[in-house]
Amino acid sequence: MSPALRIQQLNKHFANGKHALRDINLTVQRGEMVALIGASGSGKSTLLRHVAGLVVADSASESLIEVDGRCVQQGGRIHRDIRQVRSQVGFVFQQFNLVDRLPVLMNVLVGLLHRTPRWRGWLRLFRPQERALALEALARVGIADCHAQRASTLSGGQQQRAAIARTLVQGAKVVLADEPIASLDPESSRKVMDILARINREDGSTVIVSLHQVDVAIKYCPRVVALHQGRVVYDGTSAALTPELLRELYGVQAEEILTGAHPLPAAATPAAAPTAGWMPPLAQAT
Ligand SMILES: Nc1ncnc2c1ncn2[C@@H]1O[C@H](COP(=O)(O)OP(=O)(O)OP(=O)(O)O)[C@@H](O)[C@H]1O
Repeated sequence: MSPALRIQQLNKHFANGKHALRDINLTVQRGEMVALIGASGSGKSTLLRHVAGLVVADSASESLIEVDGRCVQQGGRIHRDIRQVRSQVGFVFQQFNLVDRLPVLMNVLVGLLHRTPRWRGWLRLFRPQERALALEALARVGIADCHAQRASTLSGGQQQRAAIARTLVQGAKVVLADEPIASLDPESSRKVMDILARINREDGSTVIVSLHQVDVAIKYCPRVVALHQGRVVYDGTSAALTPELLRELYGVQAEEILTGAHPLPAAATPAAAPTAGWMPPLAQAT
């Protein structure tokens, strides 16, 4: 069976000459929950955006990105069937990417557009069973009560949960979450991470989540991939990722990664069972 994600020889130079990704080789098996960590500017978002086919790799490169065995891009060219591949990939953004003026339910139904005739999508003519599916997804993320509200009236945490409900409705087999908790308070962060862990555990979805907070990464993800200046400097179990190792890998930048921008409080415990690689937050372990 093909892996959920295969990345080979990925390099990215932006137009300004910035070499943002360097020789990335990465394989993620189906059903894994993987954290992508690294200091600001290390390339986490750029990597996830390449996987979603939103950014194209260097054209001179031998790069290959496949999701579930299907080509996203190769040698700096987006594959012609990208729409089909994208329908399998859910993307959760830091800033939620909801349409503010639309009701929450309609925002979630957007996840169905890839398999809805265009005219129905334009007219927002969704079937009762499709609405029921969206409501069920909202119930799973705990905000069914808010379905009729405009998205703009939800709190940040609720908006992020609506964005995750959209990927549920989409039926995404691979969920890419790009710093989904970066702008949330600790309690909302915990809820969002719990939901991602539940999707991974209950639906078998592959979840790849970029995080600023290494303690959160360790708490929820058995595997961690650490980036530094566009390179993978660590790919292994979260259990083996000690503060000493991080200091070795990152030098002065280690403190940014160890403390995180919004660390969860020590008392926060996930509803999900701790993963095999769980250990106390590093900030406390030192
Ligand atoms: N469109 C762009 N044009 C030029 N440089 C870019 C572009 N997008 C990203 N970069 C640069 O590429 C590098 C990696 O950026 P990226 O946003 O992927 O990092 P990150 O690890 O996600 O950072 P953060 O944690 O702050 O979101 C940075 O130096 C950034 O300035």
